[in-house]
Amino acid sequence: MEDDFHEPLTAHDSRPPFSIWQSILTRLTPNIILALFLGPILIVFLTRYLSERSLGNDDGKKARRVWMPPYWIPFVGHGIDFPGSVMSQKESVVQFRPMARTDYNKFFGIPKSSKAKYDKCWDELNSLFGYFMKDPQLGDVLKRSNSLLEQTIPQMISFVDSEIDLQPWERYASARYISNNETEIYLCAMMRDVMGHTSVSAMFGSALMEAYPDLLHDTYSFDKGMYYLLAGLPWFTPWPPAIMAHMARSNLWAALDDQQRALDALAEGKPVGYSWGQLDDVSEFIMKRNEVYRKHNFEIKERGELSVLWPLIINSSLLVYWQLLYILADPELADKIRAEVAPYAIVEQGESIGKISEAPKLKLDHESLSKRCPHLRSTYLEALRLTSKPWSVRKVASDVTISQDKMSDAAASYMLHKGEYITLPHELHMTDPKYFQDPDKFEPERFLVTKEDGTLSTDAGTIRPYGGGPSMCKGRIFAERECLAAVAGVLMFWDIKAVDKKAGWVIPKQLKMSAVSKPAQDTRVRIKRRVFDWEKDTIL
Ligand code: HEM
Repeated sequence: MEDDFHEPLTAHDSRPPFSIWQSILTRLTPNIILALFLGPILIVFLTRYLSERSLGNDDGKKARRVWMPPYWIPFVGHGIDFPGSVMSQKESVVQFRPMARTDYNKFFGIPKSSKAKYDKCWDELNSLFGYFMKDPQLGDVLKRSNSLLEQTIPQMISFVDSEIDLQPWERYASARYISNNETEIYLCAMMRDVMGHTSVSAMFGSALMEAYPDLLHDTYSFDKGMYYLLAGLPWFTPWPPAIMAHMARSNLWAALDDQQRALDALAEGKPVGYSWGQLDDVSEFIMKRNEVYRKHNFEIKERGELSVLWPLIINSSLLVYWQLLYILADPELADKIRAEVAPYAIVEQGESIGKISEAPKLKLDHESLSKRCPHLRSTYLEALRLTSKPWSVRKVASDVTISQDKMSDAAASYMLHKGEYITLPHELHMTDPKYFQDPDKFEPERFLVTKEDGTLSTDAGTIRPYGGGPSMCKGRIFAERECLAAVAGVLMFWDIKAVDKKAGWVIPKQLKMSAVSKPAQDTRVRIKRRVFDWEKDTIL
Protein backbone atom coordinates (compact mmCIF):
# COMPACT_ATOMS: atom_id res chain seq x y z
CA MET A 1 0.00 0.00 0.00
CA GLU A 2 1.24 3.49 -0.82
CA ASP A 3 2.28 5.21 2.36
CA ASP A 4 0.78 8.66 2.51
CA PHE A 5 0.55 9.38 6.18
CA HIS A 6 2.23 12.76 5.95
CA GLU A 7 -0.24 14.06 3.39
CA PRO A 8 -2.70 16.63 4.76
CA LEU A 9 -6.32 15.54 4.71
CA THR A 10 -7.42 18.78 3.15
CA ALA A 11 -4.41 19.94 1.18
CA HIS A 12 -4.94 20.71 -2.50
CA ASP A 13 -3.45 18.01 -4.66
CA SER A 14 -1.01 19.87 -6.86
CA ARG A 15 0.58 16.76 -8.36
CA PRO A 16 0.32 15.73 -12.00
CA PRO A 17 -2.79 13.66 -12.85
CA PHE A 18 -2.29 9.89 -12.65
CA SER A 19 -5.07 8.84 -15.01
CA ILE A 20 -2.58 7.87 -17.79
CA TRP A 21 -0.89 5.49 -15.37
CA GLN A 22 -4.13 4.05 -14.19
CA SER A 23 -5.19 3.31 -17.77
CA ILE A 24 -1.80 1.69 -18.57
CA LEU A 25 -2.03 -0.49 -15.47
CA THR A 26 -5.55 -1.67 -16.32
CA ARG A 27 -4.35 -2.76 -19.81
CA LEU A 28 -1.57 -5.04 -18.53
CA THR A 29 -2.41 -8.63 -19.55
CA PRO A 30 -1.02 -11.67 -17.63
CA ASN A 31 1.42 -12.33 -20.55
CA ILE A 32 2.83 -8.83 -20.39
CA ILE A 33 3.19 -9.11 -16.61
CA LEU A 34 5.01 -12.46 -17.01
CA ALA A 35 7.33 -10.96 -19.63
CA LEU A 36 8.05 -7.97 -17.40
CA PHE A 37 8.87 -10.33 -14.54
CA LEU A 38 10.90 -12.96 -16.40
CA GLY A 39 12.66 -10.59 -18.79
CA PRO A 40 14.97 -8.96 -16.25
CA ILE A 41 15.80 -12.36 -14.68
CA LEU A 42 16.82 -13.77 -18.10
CA ILE A 43 18.93 -10.69 -18.82
CA VAL A 44 20.68 -11.03 -15.45
CA PHE A 45 21.65 -14.65 -16.18
CA LEU A 46 22.65 -13.90 -19.77
CA THR A 47 24.83 -10.99 -18.70
CA ARG A 48 26.49 -13.15 -16.07
CA TYR A 49 27.10 -15.96 -18.60
CA LEU A 50 28.36 -13.67 -21.37
CA SER A 51 30.62 -11.62 -19.15
CA GLU A 52 32.12 -14.91 -17.81
CA ARG A 53 33.27 -13.28 -14.61
CA SER A 54 34.90 -15.71 -12.26
CA LEU A 55 33.48 -15.95 -8.77
CA GLY A 56 36.24 -18.19 -7.54
CA ASN A 57 39.86 -17.49 -6.69
CA ASP A 58 41.43 -14.54 -8.41
CA ASP A 59 44.50 -15.08 -10.56
CA GLY A 60 45.51 -18.06 -8.50
CA LYS A 61 45.75 -15.92 -5.34
CA LYS A 62 44.19 -17.15 -2.10
CA ALA A 63 41.80 -14.20 -1.93
CA ARG A 64 38.31 -14.84 -3.37
CA ARG A 65 36.35 -12.56 -5.70
CA VAL A 66 33.11 -11.23 -4.38
CA TRP A 67 29.83 -11.93 -6.18
CA MET A 68 28.59 -8.90 -8.07
CA PRO A 69 25.31 -8.18 -9.84
CA PRO A 70 25.71 -6.97 -13.46
CA TYR A 71 27.14 -3.52 -13.96
CA TRP A 72 24.01 -2.00 -15.48
CA ILE A 73 21.73 -2.35 -12.45
CA PRO A 74 21.36 1.25 -11.29
CA PHE A 75 23.14 2.18 -8.07
CA VAL A 76 23.80 -1.41 -6.88
CA GLY A 77 25.67 -2.39 -10.05
CA HIS A 78 29.12 -3.61 -8.98
CA GLY A 79 28.00 -3.20 -5.38
CA ILE A 80 28.80 -5.86 -2.81
CA ASP A 81 27.72 -6.66 0.71
CA PHE A 82 30.83 -6.78 2.82
CA PRO A 83 31.83 -6.64 6.48
CA GLY A 84 33.01 -3.42 8.08
CA SER A 85 36.75 -4.09 7.74
CA VAL A 86 36.69 -2.07 4.51
CA MET A 87 36.21 1.02 6.69
CA SER A 88 39.71 0.64 8.11
CA GLN A 89 41.28 1.08 4.64
CA LYS A 90 42.97 4.36 3.75
CA GLU A 91 41.16 6.93 1.57
CA SER A 92 43.88 6.36 -1.06
CA VAL A 93 42.72 2.71 -1.37
CA VAL A 94 38.93 2.91 -0.96
CA GLN A 95 37.70 6.36 -1.84
CA PHE A 96 34.67 8.27 -0.74
CA ARG A 97 35.24 11.45 -2.78
CA PRO A 98 34.10 10.08 -6.18
CA MET A 99 30.89 8.89 -4.48
CA ALA A 100 30.29 12.33 -2.97
CA ARG A 101 30.72 13.78 -6.46
CA THR A 102 28.13 11.40 -7.90
CA ASP A 103 25.73 12.45 -5.12
CA TYR A 104 26.39 16.12 -5.84
CA ASN A 105 25.66 15.77 -9.56
CA LYS A 106 22.95 13.13 -9.73
CA PHE A 107 21.15 13.47 -6.42
CA PHE A 108 21.56 17.11 -5.44
CA GLY A 109 21.58 18.19 -9.09
CA ILE A 110 24.66 20.42 -8.96
CA PRO A 111 25.98 21.00 -12.50
CA LYS A 112 28.99 18.89 -13.53
CA SER A 113 30.60 22.04 -14.88
CA SER A 114 31.21 23.27 -11.32
CA LYS A 115 33.59 20.36 -10.59
CA ALA A 116 36.70 22.54 -10.83
CA LYS A 117 35.30 25.04 -8.32
CA TYR A 118 34.39 22.26 -5.88
CA ASP A 119 37.85 20.67 -6.31
CA LYS A 120 39.41 23.98 -5.36
CA CYS A 121 37.45 24.52 -2.16
CA TRP A 122 36.63 20.88 -1.21
CA ASP A 123 38.83 20.98 1.90
CA GLU A 124 37.58 24.40 2.89
CA LEU A 125 33.92 23.31 2.73
CA ASN A 126 34.74 20.07 4.54
CA SER A 127 36.61 21.86 7.29
CA LEU A 128 33.48 23.93 7.91
CA PHE A 129 31.72 20.65 8.78
CA GLY A 130 34.58 20.03 11.22
CA TYR A 131 33.76 23.36 12.87
CA PHE A 132 30.05 22.48 12.92
CA MET A 133 30.91 19.52 15.13
CA LYS A 134 32.64 21.76 17.69
CA ASP A 135 31.93 24.92 19.64
CA PRO A 136 31.28 27.76 19.01
CA GLN A 137 29.40 26.79 15.80
CA LEU A 138 27.81 23.67 17.30
CA GLY A 139 26.82 25.55 20.46
CA ASP A 140 25.34 28.36 18.37
CA VAL A 141 22.97 26.07 16.41
CA LEU A 142 22.16 23.97 19.49
CA LYS A 143 21.25 27.03 21.54
CA ARG A 144 18.81 28.09 18.86
CA SER A 145 17.28 24.64 18.33
CA ASN A 146 16.93 24.22 22.12
CA SER A 147 15.06 27.48 22.50
CA LEU A 148 12.84 26.65 19.48
CA LEU A 149 11.98 23.30 21.10
CA GLU A 150 11.20 25.10 24.37
CA GLN A 151 8.73 27.30 22.49
CA THR A 152 7.29 24.71 20.10
CA ILE A 153 6.75 21.66 22.33
CA PRO A 154 4.26 23.41 24.69
CA GLN A 155 2.37 24.74 21.62
CA MET A 156 2.56 21.52 19.65
CA ILE A 157 -1.19 20.93 20.00
CA SER A 158 -3.72 23.76 19.70
CA PHE A 159 -6.86 21.95 20.97
CA VAL A 160 -9.09 23.91 18.59
CA ASP A 161 -11.95 22.65 16.50
CA SER A 162 -11.32 24.90 13.50
CA GLU A 163 -8.89 23.58 10.93
CA ILE A 164 -7.64 27.02 9.95
CA ASP A 165 -6.27 27.64 13.47
CA LEU A 166 -4.23 24.43 13.62
CA GLN A 167 -0.44 24.42 13.54
CA PRO A 168 0.86 23.29 10.11
CA TRP A 169 2.10 19.95 11.51
CA GLU A 170 -1.32 19.26 13.11
CA ARG A 171 -2.97 19.62 9.69
CA TYR A 172 -0.46 17.27 8.03
CA ALA A 173 -0.82 14.80 10.90
CA SER A 174 -4.63 14.75 10.58
CA ALA A 175 -5.35 16.16 14.04
CA ARG A 176 -8.89 15.45 15.27
CA TYR A 177 -10.38 17.63 17.98
CA ILE A 178 -11.71 15.57 20.90
CA SER A 179 -12.07 18.24 23.59
CA ASN A 180 -10.34 21.41 24.72
CA ASN A 181 -7.67 19.29 26.40
CA GLU A 182 -7.46 16.22 24.15
CA THR A 183 -6.57 15.61 20.49
CA GLU A 184 -6.14 12.56 18.29
CA ILE A 185 -3.20 12.74 15.88
CA TYR A 186 -0.56 10.74 13.94
CA LEU A 187 2.59 10.65 16.06
CA CYS A 188 5.21 10.23 13.32
CA ALA A 189 3.77 12.86 10.96
CA MET A 190 3.57 15.34 13.84
CA MET A 191 7.05 14.72 15.30
CA ARG A 192 8.63 14.69 11.85
CA ASP A 193 7.34 18.17 11.04
CA VAL A 194 7.95 19.59 14.53
CA MET A 195 11.60 18.45 14.33
CA GLY A 196 11.92 19.65 10.73
CA HIS A 197 10.62 23.13 11.60
CA THR A 198 13.03 23.31 14.54
CA SER A 199 16.14 22.09 12.70
CA VAL A 200 15.61 24.20 9.56
CA SER A 201 14.90 27.36 11.55
CA ALA A 202 17.92 26.76 13.80
CA MET A 203 20.30 26.23 10.88
CA PHE A 204 18.91 28.40 8.05
CA GLY A 205 16.94 30.96 10.09
CA SER A 206 13.16 31.18 10.54
CA ALA A 207 12.47 33.25 7.40
CA LEU A 208 13.23 30.29 5.10
CA MET A 209 10.38 28.13 6.45
CA GLU A 210 8.06 31.15 6.51
CA ALA A 211 8.81 32.02 2.88
CA TYR A 212 8.68 28.37 1.75
CA PRO A 213 6.15 26.55 3.96
CA ASP A 214 6.24 23.40 1.76
CA LEU A 215 9.98 22.99 2.25
CA LEU A 216 9.73 19.99 4.62
CA HIS A 217 7.28 18.05 2.47
CA ASP A 218 9.30 18.79 -0.66
CA THR A 219 12.31 17.35 1.17
CA TYR A 220 10.34 14.17 2.00
CA SER A 221 9.33 13.77 -1.69
CA PHE A 222 12.90 14.42 -2.82
CA ASP A 223 14.14 11.81 -0.32
CA LYS A 224 11.51 9.31 -1.47
CA GLY A 225 12.81 9.62 -5.04
CA MET A 226 16.46 9.27 -4.04
CA TYR A 227 17.13 6.08 -6.00
CA TYR A 228 15.52 7.43 -9.19
CA LEU A 229 17.68 10.54 -9.04
CA LEU A 230 20.84 8.56 -8.26
CA ALA A 231 20.05 6.26 -11.16
CA GLY A 232 20.07 9.39 -13.33
CA LEU A 233 16.42 9.18 -14.48
CA PRO A 234 15.58 12.51 -16.18
CA TRP A 235 12.55 14.63 -15.25
CA PHE A 236 10.61 13.43 -18.30
CA THR A 237 10.86 9.75 -17.26
CA PRO A 238 7.33 8.36 -17.55
CA TRP A 239 7.27 7.27 -13.90
CA PRO A 240 5.36 9.51 -11.46
CA PRO A 241 7.65 9.04 -8.40
CA ALA A 242 10.67 10.11 -10.51
CA ILE A 243 8.80 13.15 -11.84
CA MET A 244 7.74 14.07 -8.30
CA ALA A 245 11.33 13.79 -7.03
CA HIS A 246 12.48 16.18 -9.79
CA MET A 247 9.63 18.60 -9.01
CA ALA A 248 10.41 18.55 -5.29
CA ARG A 249 14.10 19.15 -5.98
CA SER A 250 13.30 22.16 -8.19
CA ASN A 251 11.17 23.63 -5.40
CA LEU A 252 13.99 23.10 -2.90
CA TRP A 253 16.52 24.73 -5.19
CA ALA A 254 14.18 27.70 -5.66
CA ALA A 255 14.00 28.20 -1.88
CA LEU A 256 17.71 27.75 -1.18
CA ASP A 257 18.82 29.79 -4.21
CA ASP A 258 16.55 32.59 -3.09
CA GLN A 259 18.14 32.55 0.34
CA GLN A 260 21.65 32.56 -1.16
CA ARG A 261 20.72 35.65 -3.20
CA ALA A 262 19.51 37.33 0.00
CA LEU A 263 22.72 36.38 1.87
CA ASP A 264 24.86 37.73 -1.00
CA ALA A 265 22.91 41.00 -0.89
CA LEU A 266 23.37 41.21 2.89
CA ALA A 267 27.13 40.66 2.59
CA GLU A 268 27.40 43.26 -0.18
CA GLY A 269 25.39 45.84 1.79
CA LYS A 270 22.57 45.80 -0.78
CA PRO A 271 18.87 45.79 0.15
CA VAL A 272 17.60 42.34 1.17
CA GLY A 273 14.06 41.40 0.11
CA TYR A 274 11.41 42.33 2.69
CA SER A 275 10.37 38.71 3.34
CA TRP A 276 13.87 37.77 4.57
CA GLY A 277 13.86 40.19 7.53
CA GLN A 278 17.27 40.82 9.11
CA LEU A 279 18.61 37.29 8.44
CA ASP A 280 20.26 37.60 11.86
CA ASP A 281 19.15 34.13 12.99
CA VAL A 282 20.91 32.30 10.12
CA SER A 283 23.60 30.11 11.71
CA GLU A 284 27.27 31.00 11.58
CA PHE A 285 27.82 27.74 9.69
CA ILE A 286 25.53 28.73 6.78
CA MET A 287 26.99 32.28 6.75
CA LYS A 288 30.52 30.83 6.48
CA ARG A 289 29.48 28.53 3.63
CA ASN A 290 28.02 31.55 1.84
CA GLU A 291 31.36 33.33 2.34
CA VAL A 292 33.21 30.41 0.68
CA TYR A 293 30.80 30.41 -2.28
CA ARG A 294 31.26 34.13 -2.80
CA LYS A 295 35.04 33.93 -2.44
CA HIS A 296 35.24 31.24 -5.16
CA ASN A 297 32.73 32.93 -7.48
CA PHE A 298 30.13 30.16 -7.33
CA GLU A 299 27.03 30.91 -9.39
CA ILE A 300 23.82 30.65 -7.35
CA LYS A 301 22.82 27.43 -9.13
CA GLU A 302 26.18 25.81 -8.30
CA ARG A 303 25.81 26.15 -4.54
CA GLY A 304 25.32 22.92 -2.62
CA GLU A 305 23.02 23.94 0.27
CA LEU A 306 20.69 21.05 -0.53
CA SER A 307 23.47 18.75 0.73
CA VAL A 308 23.03 20.40 4.15
CA LEU A 309 19.23 20.76 4.17
CA TRP A 310 18.49 17.13 3.25
CA PRO A 311 20.56 15.36 5.96
CA LEU A 312 19.52 18.02 8.48
CA ILE A 313 15.86 17.06 8.10
CA ILE A 314 15.39 13.44 7.19
CA ASN A 315 16.92 11.30 9.92
CA SER A 316 16.59 13.01 13.30
CA SER A 317 12.93 13.73 12.73
CA LEU A 318 12.14 10.03 12.21
CA LEU A 319 14.42 8.92 15.02
CA VAL A 320 12.52 11.05 17.57
CA TYR A 321 9.32 9.22 16.57
CA TRP A 322 10.90 5.76 17.02
CA GLN A 323 12.55 6.61 20.33
CA LEU A 324 9.31 8.07 21.71
CA LEU A 325 7.32 5.08 20.47
CA TYR A 326 9.62 2.50 22.07
CA ILE A 327 9.57 4.43 25.37
CA LEU A 328 5.80 5.00 25.41
CA ALA A 329 5.15 1.35 24.58
CA ASP A 330 6.65 0.42 27.96
CA PRO A 331 4.91 2.56 30.65
CA GLU A 332 7.43 1.58 33.36
CA LEU A 333 10.28 2.70 31.14
CA ALA A 334 8.45 5.96 30.38
CA ASP A 335 8.12 6.65 34.13
CA LYS A 336 11.78 5.81 34.73
CA ILE A 337 12.91 8.17 31.97
CA ARG A 338 10.60 10.95 33.14
CA ALA A 339 12.13 10.68 36.62
CA GLU A 340 15.67 10.72 35.17
CA VAL A 341 15.19 13.75 32.93
CA ALA A 342 13.02 15.76 35.37
CA PRO A 343 15.91 17.99 36.63
CA TYR A 344 16.93 18.89 33.04
CA ALA A 345 13.53 19.13 31.26
CA ILE A 346 11.56 21.35 33.60
CA VAL A 347 7.98 22.48 33.19
CA GLU A 348 7.25 25.71 35.09
CA GLN A 349 3.99 27.45 35.84
CA GLY A 350 3.32 30.41 33.54
CA GLU A 351 2.66 33.92 34.89
CA SER A 352 -0.89 34.71 36.08
CA ILE A 353 -2.65 38.06 36.11
CA GLY A 354 -6.01 37.70 37.83
CA LYS A 355 -7.82 34.77 36.26
CA ILE A 356 -5.70 34.81 33.11
CA SER A 357 -2.73 32.44 33.18
CA GLU A 358 0.06 31.96 30.67
CA ALA A 359 0.68 28.44 29.37
CA PRO A 360 3.29 26.43 31.33
CA LYS A 361 6.89 26.96 30.21
CA LEU A 362 9.42 24.32 29.25
CA LYS A 363 13.15 24.60 30.06
CA LEU A 364 15.54 22.17 28.38
CA ASP A 365 19.19 21.63 29.30
CA HIS A 366 20.40 19.71 26.23
CA GLU A 367 23.92 19.20 27.55
CA SER A 368 22.84 17.53 30.80
CA LEU A 369 20.17 15.50 28.99
CA SER A 370 22.95 14.03 26.87
CA LYS A 371 25.60 13.67 29.58
CA ARG A 372 23.65 12.96 32.76
CA CYS A 373 20.71 10.84 31.61
CA PRO A 374 22.13 7.40 30.74
CA HIS A 375 18.75 5.66 30.42
CA LEU A 376 17.54 8.32 27.99
CA ARG A 377 20.74 8.08 25.92
CA SER A 378 20.70 4.28 25.97
CA THR A 379 17.18 4.28 24.48
CA TYR A 380 18.39 6.74 21.81
CA LEU A 381 21.25 4.43 20.83
CA GLU A 382 18.99 1.37 20.87
CA ALA A 383 16.40 3.14 18.67
CA LEU A 384 19.23 4.06 16.29
CA ARG A 385 20.55 0.48 16.26
CA LEU A 386 17.12 -0.87 15.32
CA THR A 387 15.96 1.76 12.85
CA SER A 388 19.04 3.30 11.22
CA LYS A 389 20.06 1.16 8.24
CA PRO A 390 22.68 3.18 6.44
CA TRP A 391 24.97 2.19 3.61
CA SER A 392 28.43 3.61 3.09
CA VAL A 393 29.64 3.47 -0.52
CA ARG A 394 33.27 3.56 -1.66
CA LYS A 395 35.20 3.30 -4.95
CA VAL A 396 38.25 1.03 -4.98
CA ALA A 397 41.25 3.14 -6.05
CA SER A 398 43.84 0.33 -6.17
CA ASP A 399 43.66 -3.48 -5.91
CA VAL A 400 43.39 -4.53 -2.28
CA THR A 401 42.82 -7.73 -0.29
CA ILE A 402 40.40 -7.45 2.62
CA SER A 403 40.21 -9.98 5.44
CA GLN A 404 36.83 -10.93 6.78
CA ASP A 405 35.89 -10.16 10.34
CA LYS A 406 37.67 -12.50 12.77
CA MET A 407 34.48 -13.38 14.66
CA SER A 408 33.06 -14.98 11.53
CA ASP A 409 33.02 -18.80 11.40
CA ALA A 410 34.27 -18.79 7.83
CA ALA A 411 36.95 -16.09 7.97
CA ALA A 412 38.27 -15.48 4.46
CA SER A 413 40.06 -12.91 2.36
CA TYR A 414 38.57 -11.15 -0.63
CA MET A 415 40.21 -9.40 -3.52
CA LEU A 416 38.80 -6.03 -4.58
CA HIS A 417 39.86 -4.54 -7.90
CA LYS A 418 40.55 -0.97 -8.86
CA GLY A 419 37.42 0.68 -10.27
CA GLU A 420 34.93 -1.51 -8.38
CA TYR A 421 32.38 -0.09 -5.96
CA ILE A 422 31.84 -1.29 -2.40
CA THR A 423 28.57 -1.02 -0.52
CA LEU A 424 28.61 -1.45 3.25
CA PRO A 425 25.16 -2.06 4.75
CA HIS A 426 25.86 -1.30 8.43
CA GLU A 427 22.63 -2.90 9.63
CA LEU A 428 24.16 -6.35 9.02
CA HIS A 429 26.46 -5.74 11.96
CA MET A 430 23.91 -3.87 14.08
CA THR A 431 21.48 -6.81 13.92
CA ASP A 432 24.08 -9.58 14.12
CA PRO A 433 23.27 -11.95 17.04
CA LYS A 434 27.02 -12.55 17.48
CA TYR A 435 27.32 -8.98 18.72
CA PHE A 436 23.82 -8.14 19.96
CA GLN A 437 21.79 -10.65 21.94
CA ASP A 438 18.13 -10.81 20.78
CA PRO A 439 19.03 -8.36 18.01
CA ASP A 440 15.43 -7.65 16.98
CA LYS A 441 14.31 -6.75 20.50
CA PHE A 442 14.28 -3.19 21.83
CA GLU A 443 16.44 -3.53 24.93
CA PRO A 444 16.40 -0.11 26.67
CA GLU A 445 19.44 -0.81 28.84
CA ARG A 446 21.61 -2.38 26.13
CA PHE A 447 24.09 0.49 26.03
CA LEU A 448 24.30 1.15 29.79
CA VAL A 449 27.71 0.62 31.44
CA THR A 450 28.80 1.02 35.04
CA LYS A 451 31.83 3.25 35.54
CA GLU A 452 34.62 2.56 38.04
CA ASP A 453 33.02 4.92 40.57
CA GLY A 454 29.79 2.86 40.37
CA THR A 455 27.78 5.47 38.42
CA LEU A 456 25.91 4.61 35.25
CA SER A 457 27.00 5.78 31.84
CA THR A 458 26.51 4.74 28.19
CA ASP A 459 28.80 3.28 25.56
CA ALA A 460 27.73 3.20 21.90
CA GLY A 461 30.16 0.31 21.29
CA THR A 462 30.45 -0.81 17.69
CA ILE A 463 27.14 0.40 16.23
CA ARG A 464 27.41 2.48 13.07
CA PRO A 465 24.09 4.30 12.66
CA TYR A 466 25.94 7.31 11.23
CA GLY A 467 28.03 5.37 8.71
CA GLY A 468 31.79 5.41 9.05
CA GLY A 469 35.14 6.66 7.78
CA PRO A 470 35.54 10.06 6.12
CA SER A 471 31.88 10.21 5.05
CA MET A 472 30.60 9.57 8.58
CA CYS A 473 27.69 11.83 9.50
CA LYS A 474 28.82 15.38 10.22
CA GLY A 475 25.65 16.24 12.11
CA ARG A 476 25.76 13.40 14.63
CA ILE A 477 26.52 15.48 17.72
CA PHE A 478 23.90 18.06 16.83
CA ALA A 479 21.40 15.28 16.02
CA GLU A 480 21.90 13.49 19.33
CA ARG A 481 21.55 16.64 21.43
CA GLU A 482 18.51 17.84 19.50
CA CYS A 483 16.74 14.45 19.56
CA LEU A 484 17.34 13.90 23.29
CA ALA A 485 16.03 17.38 24.13
CA ALA A 486 12.94 16.82 21.96
CA VAL A 487 12.14 13.39 23.42
CA ALA A 488 12.65 14.59 27.01
CA GLY A 489 10.56 17.73 26.40
CA VAL A 490 7.65 15.81 24.84
CA LEU A 491 7.66 13.17 27.61
CA MET A 492 7.64 15.83 30.35
CA PHE A 493 4.95 18.02 28.78
CA TRP A 494 2.54 15.57 27.19
CA ASP A 495 0.60 12.49 28.14
CA ILE A 496 0.37 10.26 25.06
CA LYS A 497 -1.68 7.07 24.72
CA ALA A 498 -2.26 4.66 21.83
CA VAL A 499 -5.63 5.39 20.27
CA ASP A 500 -6.69 1.78 20.04
CA LYS A 501 -6.88 0.73 23.69
CA LYS A 502 -7.42 -2.93 22.81
CA ALA A 503 -4.45 -3.27 20.43
CA GLY A 504 -2.30 -0.98 22.62
CA TRP A 505 1.05 0.15 21.25
CA VAL A 506 2.01 -1.52 17.99
CA ILE A 507 5.57 -1.19 16.69
CA PRO A 508 5.11 -0.88 12.91
CA LYS A 509 7.21 -2.52 10.23
CA GLN A 510 10.01 -0.39 8.84
CA LEU A 511 10.30 1.05 5.34
CA LYS A 512 13.97 1.34 4.49
CA MET A 513 15.20 4.85 3.66
CA SER A 514 18.70 6.30 3.27
CA ALA A 515 19.43 5.90 7.03
CA VAL A 516 16.60 5.98 9.62
CA SER A 517 13.56 3.96 8.45
CA LYS A 518 10.06 5.26 8.06
CA PRO A 519 7.18 3.36 9.71
CA ALA A 520 5.03 1.38 7.27
CA GLN A 521 1.97 2.72 9.14
CA ASP A 522 1.90 5.81 11.30
CA THR A 523 0.85 5.53 14.96
CA ARG A 524 -2.46 7.16 15.87
CA VAL A 525 -2.37 8.57 19.40
CA ARG A 526 -4.50 10.50 21.91
CA ILE A 527 -2.55 13.40 23.39
CA LYS A 528 -3.27 15.54 26.48
CA ARG A 529 -1.23 18.01 28.46
CA ARG A 530 0.12 16.35 31.61
CA VAL A 531 -1.27 17.45 34.94
CA PHE A 532 1.55 19.38 36.62
CA ASP A 533 2.23 19.53 40.36
CA TRP A 534 0.74 23.02 40.85
CA GLU A 535 -2.48 21.94 39.06
CA LYS A 536 -3.09 18.77 41.05
CA ASP A 537 -4.89 20.48 44.00
CA THR A 538 -7.18 22.40 41.61
CA ILE A 539 -8.18 19.26 39.73
CA LEU A 540 -8.75 17.07 42.81
C1 HEM B 1 19.73 10.58 13.87
C2 HEM B 1 20.13 11.41 12.96
C3 HEM B 1 21.11 11.13 11.86
C4 HEM B 1 21.54 9.94 11.34
C5 HEM B 1 21.16 8.54 11.75
C6 HEM B 1 22.46 10.25 10.26
C7 HEM B 1 23.10 9.32 9.48
C8 HEM B 1 23.99 9.62 8.46
C9 HEM B 1 24.61 8.66 7.60
C10 HEM B 1 24.39 7.17 7.68
C11 HEM B 1 25.40 9.32 6.74
C12 HEM B 1 26.24 8.71 5.59
C13 HEM B 1 27.50 8.11 6.16
C14 HEM B 1 28.33 7.36 5.16
O1 HEM B 1 28.18 7.56 3.94
O2 HEM B 1 29.17 6.58 5.60
C15 HEM B 1 25.29 10.72 7.05
C16 HEM B 1 25.97 11.72 6.38
C17 HEM B 1 25.83 13.04 6.68
N1 HEM B 1 25.05 13.61 7.66
FE1 HEM B 1 23.88 12.63 8.96
N2 HEM B 1 22.57 11.62 10.15
C18 HEM B 1 21.76 12.19 11.11
C19 HEM B 1 21.55 13.54 11.32
C20 HEM B 1 22.22 14.55 10.67
C21 HEM B 1 22.04 15.97 10.93
C22 HEM B 1 21.07 16.57 11.93
C23 HEM B 1 22.88 16.64 10.10
C24 HEM B 1 23.02 18.13 10.05
C25 HEM B 1 23.37 18.81 9.03
C26 HEM B 1 23.62 15.64 9.31
C27 HEM B 1 24.57 15.91 8.37
C28 HEM B 1 25.21 14.97 7.59
C29 HEM B 1 26.12 15.30 6.52
C30 HEM B 1 26.54 16.70 6.09
C31 HEM B 1 26.52 14.09 5.95
C32 HEM B 1 27.46 13.89 4.75
C33 HEM B 1 28.83 13.63 5.27
C34 HEM B 1 29.85 13.59 4.15
O3 HEM B 1 29.47 13.21 3.05
O4 HEM B 1 31.00 13.93 4.40
N3 HEM B 1 23.18 14.39 9.69
N4 HEM B 1 24.41 10.89 8.09
